[in-house]
Amino acid sequence: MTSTSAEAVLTAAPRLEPACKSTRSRKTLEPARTLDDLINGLHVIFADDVVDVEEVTHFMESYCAKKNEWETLATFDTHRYTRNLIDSGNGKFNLILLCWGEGHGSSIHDHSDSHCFMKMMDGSLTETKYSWPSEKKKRPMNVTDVTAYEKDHVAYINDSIGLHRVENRSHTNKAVSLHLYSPPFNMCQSFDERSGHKVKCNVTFHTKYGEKVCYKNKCK
Ligand SMILES: N[C@@H](CS(=O)O)C(=O)O
Ligand SMILES: [Fe+2]
Repeated sequence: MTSTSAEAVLTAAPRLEPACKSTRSRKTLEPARTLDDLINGLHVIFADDVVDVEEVTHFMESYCAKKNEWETLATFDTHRYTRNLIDSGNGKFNLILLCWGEGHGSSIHDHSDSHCFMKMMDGSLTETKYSWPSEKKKRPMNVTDVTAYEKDHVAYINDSIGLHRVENRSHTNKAVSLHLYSPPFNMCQSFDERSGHKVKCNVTFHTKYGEKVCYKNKCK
């Protein structure tokens, strides 16, 4: 590889430094020092109907996650990642703490035309992005990007960027991420990597505000 192309690769590499340092968002919000600050500030930001992706990302990055602030809301399952609703954002967004055991991952999915912000709270997660598959031909799905995120990074995706799957590739460490969806959604589509075939899925919660959720009398 020539030095020019190496430089080009370096320039294109994802930003990997966490940004939870002194910073101001456009609404002159102070950096979020606590999880409560983060939630309250998000209510202020989302009072507007227009979502400014950079502003939300920047504000979520301003928070350095502290385990003692989220651990009472975290629940883990042996088989799959859990989804724990922590705030309903006045109906404009929701905030969900996702708890990933070792080796857990999501299927390839879309986000129902919503914005999806993912802030790393603990551990590391790998995101694989895919382009939308052809509606007509069965063929393996196309990977467009693979990025590993460490604590305090904020990633963003929406359906126009593409689809993704998220995995905790560690065999020894759990991972926790905080997801903001705007608007909130309760259905999405899941895709088969080999054929691009899609199915509709209900999106469920393991807990809401720290309480276990039961569906049809079955508790998660
Ligand atoms: N969007 C997924 C998590 S992730 O894999 O981005 C969910 O809300 O369950
Ligand atoms: Fe997702």
